[in-house]
Amino acid sequence: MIEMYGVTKVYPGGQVALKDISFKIAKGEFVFVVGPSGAGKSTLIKLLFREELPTKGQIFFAGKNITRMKRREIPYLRRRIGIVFQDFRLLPDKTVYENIAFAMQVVEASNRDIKKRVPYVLERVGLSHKAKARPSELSGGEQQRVALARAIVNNPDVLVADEPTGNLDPDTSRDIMNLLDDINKMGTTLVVASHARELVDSMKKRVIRLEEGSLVSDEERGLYINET
Ligand SMILES: Nc1ncnc2c1ncn2[C@@H]1O[C@H](COP(=O)(O)OP(=O)(O)OP(=O)(O)O)[C@@H](O)[C@H]1O
Repeated sequence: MIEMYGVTKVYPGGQVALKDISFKIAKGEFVFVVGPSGAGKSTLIKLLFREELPTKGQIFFAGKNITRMKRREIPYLRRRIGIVFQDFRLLPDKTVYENIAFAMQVVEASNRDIKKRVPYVLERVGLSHKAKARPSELSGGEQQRVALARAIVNNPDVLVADEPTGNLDPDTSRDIMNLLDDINKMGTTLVVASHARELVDSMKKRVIRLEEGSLVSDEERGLYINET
């Protein structure tokens, strides 16, 4: 589903964020990306949905080289990738329902499909009863559920999340992780950058660890800190 070959990212100021990173993620996998602050996790996530381009190396998404993708092809990639951030990024003046529907309107879904699909994803994240609320009326955990519903509403192949539990308390974080696990079990490939050590350890998923821009370990059923 995702392949990186020799990916290096140097930002315009000369900051080296990633050094010669290579890995493959198969369809249906759940992968954590961990590492200390500044290790390059967010940069790696941004490269996946072409928010940033690598300085060197190649990135493939479903067999297509996205580093060579033309600007007009980017919407096609973004349709196949759902994205979730630490700070939710909901539209404050829209209701929960409208926030999710908007993501479908952007890809020109029919009104009929929107009316069917939005209630379905709201139900999946357990927020049917909050459809008419505005983001400011929701808890952090609820806002992140809305963000998750929005990210999966167009049925993406891959969901990428950058510190999705960064602003949440431990119990709420666990709920969100469990929801990510459910989404993965329905067939979506998950790539999650996380600082939440205990959660990462308890999930027993593949863990890719970055340190100072280098990939230092990649283990199935890995731990946040690799002891070996
Ligand atoms: N737009 C940018 N311009 C210049 N340097 C950047 C930019 N974005 C990130 N960096 C630098 O690249 C390195 C990696 O940053 P990145 O945000 O990917 O790390 P991170 O592992 O996600 O960190 P954190 O856990 O603190 O969010 C850091 O040294 C950072 O200062």
